[in-house]
Amino acid sequence: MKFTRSNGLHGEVTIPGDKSISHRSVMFGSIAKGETEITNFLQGADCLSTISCFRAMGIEIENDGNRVLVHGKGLHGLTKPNHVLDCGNSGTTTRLISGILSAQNFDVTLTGDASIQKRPMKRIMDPLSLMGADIRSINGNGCAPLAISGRLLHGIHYQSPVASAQVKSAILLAGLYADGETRVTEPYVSRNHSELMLSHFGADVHTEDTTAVIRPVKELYGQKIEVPGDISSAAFFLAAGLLIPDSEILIRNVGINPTRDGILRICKDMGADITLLNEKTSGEPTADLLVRSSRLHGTVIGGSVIPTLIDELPMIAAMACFAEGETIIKDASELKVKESNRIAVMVENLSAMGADVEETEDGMIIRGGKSLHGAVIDSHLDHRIAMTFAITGCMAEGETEILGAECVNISYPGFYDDLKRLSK
Ligand SMILES: O=C(O)C1=C[C@@H](OP(=O)(O)O)[C@@H](O)[C@H](O)C1
Ligand SMILES: C=C(OP(=O)(O)O)C(=O)O
Repeated sequence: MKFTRSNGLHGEVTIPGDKSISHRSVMFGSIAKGETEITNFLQGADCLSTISCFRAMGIEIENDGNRVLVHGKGLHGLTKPNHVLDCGNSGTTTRLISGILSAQNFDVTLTGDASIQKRPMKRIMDPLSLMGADIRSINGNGCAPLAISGRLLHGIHYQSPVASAQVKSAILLAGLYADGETRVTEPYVSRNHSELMLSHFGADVHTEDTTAVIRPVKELYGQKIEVPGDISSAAFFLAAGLLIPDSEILIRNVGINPTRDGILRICKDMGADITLLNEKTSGEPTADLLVRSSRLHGTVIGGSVIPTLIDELPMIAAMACFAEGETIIKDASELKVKESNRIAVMVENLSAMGADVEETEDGMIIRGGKSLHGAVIDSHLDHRIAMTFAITGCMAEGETEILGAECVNISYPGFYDDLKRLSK
């Protein structure tokens, strides 16, 4: 797919449902008693992988393309699948489902695509094993495919070496089935959608600073879930609205949970003109974002803000190329173990467009203010990379071609249509 310089974005866009919240609504709905009705469910390939895994374990799930109805069978209602569970490209599916599967009364094998088979699973295998789980990497390399035999689990207090909501959530889900209290302490707080939604479903869960605590309950109960728009998807239009001259766009119904809103804080630091309208605070907080073209300046991004904008960092790095001065991204080694090595791939592709960017041990240094030119961009089949360079291509001189552009289906199937509509 090819992109050229845009003359400004105008109008409104409603961002599709949040990927993290969509996954969790199907997972928790499946192990709750009764119906869970989910509206604005993200119809991206990752969330469809989660639906197919739970269908394979005997859960009836209706999906009409927006609303999803899960006929949950309770904490002990899953049945042994008659094939290997396929988590596709989704780290969230693989890791969270492993926490649930560790406590079932059957054994199962799960795997995913070539990218999933390279992503680190030891980070969940270690704590789940400490809880008594029987979980192993079939190829002995710490990656999927994973073989899991359900066991009786016990509670632990786990000090996680990484701030990862997937690790935390896998442990909390196993903790739902354990014989006592389970605690997970993180170096910094990661997204808290599991804690919020589990509590809504009737779990005994709370947080103490950077520690999440769960105690077993007899059952969870089906709920109605309205999924907010995904701020990680909104990030691409946020950046486009700020950077493409003469733009003004309204991005509707964006989830602004404080464990996810780091990009808003960083954009403000960089001098962005963003106004929050129509803020709602019940359940997961949301707002409409009014974004106007702005002159940005460089900043330093590191420490506790990193988990709150981890998936937005590719777009932020590209944004920094158009800001005045230097931007330093640090403490972001987690970028290396996503769908691609997002530090190496960003540096490779931004350099191909003429940016002044340097790879560091745990991030990047970007010296902004140089104009970029079009290039052939290898997305490495990473959806965030493809969308980042579609937007960057709209700000560069000449033509940018994205290879593997269709991978945006993982998290934002209508992305190119929305971009085209706003560009008119
Ligand atoms: O819990 C989740 O839904 C997610 C957590 C993050 O991963 P980590 O937990 O590996 O940081 C994020 O990058 C991913 O897109 C979704
Ligand atoms: C890292 C991501 O997702 P996952 O870990 O679920 O594959 C992402 O969507 O950027």
